[in-house]
Amino acid sequence: MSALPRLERPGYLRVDEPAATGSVAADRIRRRIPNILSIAGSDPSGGAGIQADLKSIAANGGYGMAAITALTAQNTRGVRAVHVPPVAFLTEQLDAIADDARVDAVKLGMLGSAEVVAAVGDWLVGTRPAVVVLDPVMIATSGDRLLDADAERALRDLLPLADLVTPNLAELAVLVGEPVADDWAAALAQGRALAAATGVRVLVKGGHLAGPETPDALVEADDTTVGFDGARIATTNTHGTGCSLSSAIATRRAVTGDWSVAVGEARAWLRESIAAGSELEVGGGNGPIHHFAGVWARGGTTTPPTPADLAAEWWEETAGIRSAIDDLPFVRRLADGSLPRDAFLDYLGQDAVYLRDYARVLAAASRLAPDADAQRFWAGSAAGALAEELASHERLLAGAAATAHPEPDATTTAYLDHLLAAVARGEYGVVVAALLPCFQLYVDLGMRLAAGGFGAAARRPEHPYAPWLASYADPGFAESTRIATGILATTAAAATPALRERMRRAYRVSAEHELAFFGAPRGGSAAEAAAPHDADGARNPATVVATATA
Ligand SMILES: Nc1ncnc2c1ncn2[C@@H]1O[C@H](COP(=O)(O)OP(=O)(O)OP(=O)(O)O)[C@@H](O)[C@H]1O
Ligand SMILES: Cc1ncc(CO)c(N)n1
Repeated sequence: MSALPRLERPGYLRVDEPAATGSVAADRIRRRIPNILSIAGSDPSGGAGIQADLKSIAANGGYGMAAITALTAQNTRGVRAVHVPPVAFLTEQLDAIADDARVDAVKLGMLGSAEVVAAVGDWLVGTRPAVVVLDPVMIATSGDRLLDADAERALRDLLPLADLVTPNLAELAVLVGEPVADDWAAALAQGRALAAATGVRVLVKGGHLAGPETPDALVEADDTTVGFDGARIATTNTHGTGCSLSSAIATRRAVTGDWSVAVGEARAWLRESIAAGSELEVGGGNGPIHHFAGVWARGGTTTPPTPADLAAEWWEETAGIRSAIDDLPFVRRLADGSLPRDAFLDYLGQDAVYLRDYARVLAAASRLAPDADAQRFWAGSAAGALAEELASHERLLAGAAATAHPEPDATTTAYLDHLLAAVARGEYGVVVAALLPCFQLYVDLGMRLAAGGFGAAARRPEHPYAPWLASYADPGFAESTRIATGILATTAAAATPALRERMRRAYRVSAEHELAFFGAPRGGSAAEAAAPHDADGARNPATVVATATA
């Protein structure tokens, strides 16, 4: 049932075909995440065949699909048995894919029998994929045959349907009908002969050369040759290098639209993966390469929390601090209006001192911000803290004939030292994290006071501290807090785990300083407001931590 004589030159597949996007030829289209189909055999040990192809495609930025031509029973030591399922079912697999998904490139690996070769040839003629890379698999790394003699002839006829063929030295020899090349010059000559005879570009691979070098060369049908040099990596982990390389080239070709760029990128990745193969512990023969060594090293294997999860988690961690703030005599008396005026003015004076440096820290966040939106936001917040909050404090204090610029007390100093130290260390994420509790805890408290969460008195216009209460329940302040929280959360989610941990700590410590600030001795109420106590009378640990840093 050989359909191969019907197959024609690659030009047949693409002659004057209107390209999918106007002037760009279909095979020149670059895909951000290309769909790559491997049509190949299965290697249950995972190092070669479709298993290697899927790993290689994924590691190189593609979406991998696989139609299985044959099942092998093999491991790193050798191939024990081969089973080729009914060819009609391979066609079913291929049609199922083509009827649904765009195929940006095809990689052909072990085809097993002449019948399979014919079915794949028919399918290629019918679907005309933009990029076809043919790895003419005949013999495994272990030396076992993976293709019968009929199929070898059929495979030669399949060549014109490929854009690139990637034989190893033995396969190249079979394709040109000569003895295996015993040096690189002879291999190159065979590659040139094959390219000239078939019109298909050939990647001549030097992996099986004796000696310290493993050169490869991309030979075009017009004899243009691009060479790729590389010293042999001392390793026995070479099982599936050919499968992995051809899949990587198909993927990078679909991404970059350029053959020699694709080969260069695929080789760089392959060499990194061969070198890391010894990290794996798979089998006692020629082990697999480590397809994801570079990807894991550069990106890690843990999934970072989402910004929303992080914001919620960190806020949740301050629950104890928030309920301790709620229980402070200062807050209770502020809410019901019984807070003595000198205590309130003392608090306000310290808050005014705090705001001046807090504005400096906001300005530092603006200076460190990685994008213009965040830069604008923090600069605006710094201006707001001075022009609105501090100015309103100064008005209240001036009305009471009290100074808006007292000396900072120990609690204020400790809090400011924490913020300014974050600025000194210069990590944007840590500065933002340290800034946030001031936003969040005030909005939270302001909103709950305004909603009557601390009794009806806080909602009355005649409340003695009504202007102060109103300013923290302001919707504009809530909106700024929402934006600031968003910046904190996205910055934390994108941070390295170590930086995220420093951010979390800075955030937590600022929240503790907020508690200490509300709980600090103030004016005449010093004795009552000094130290917050738990229900069982223990001094609140958060306050101990915060004041201990003073
Ligand atoms: N020890 C090595 N060090 C560096 N590169 C290597 C080494 N072995 C193979 N390669 C590279 O791996 C790629 C595959 O080459 P090779 O000639 O071994 O293919 P293959 O025989 O088809 O592979 P397979 O083992 O999958 O059958 C080539 O780019 C080759 O240069
Ligand atoms: C299934 C399969 N395909 C290709 C090779 C060549 O390495 C192999 N060993 N096994």
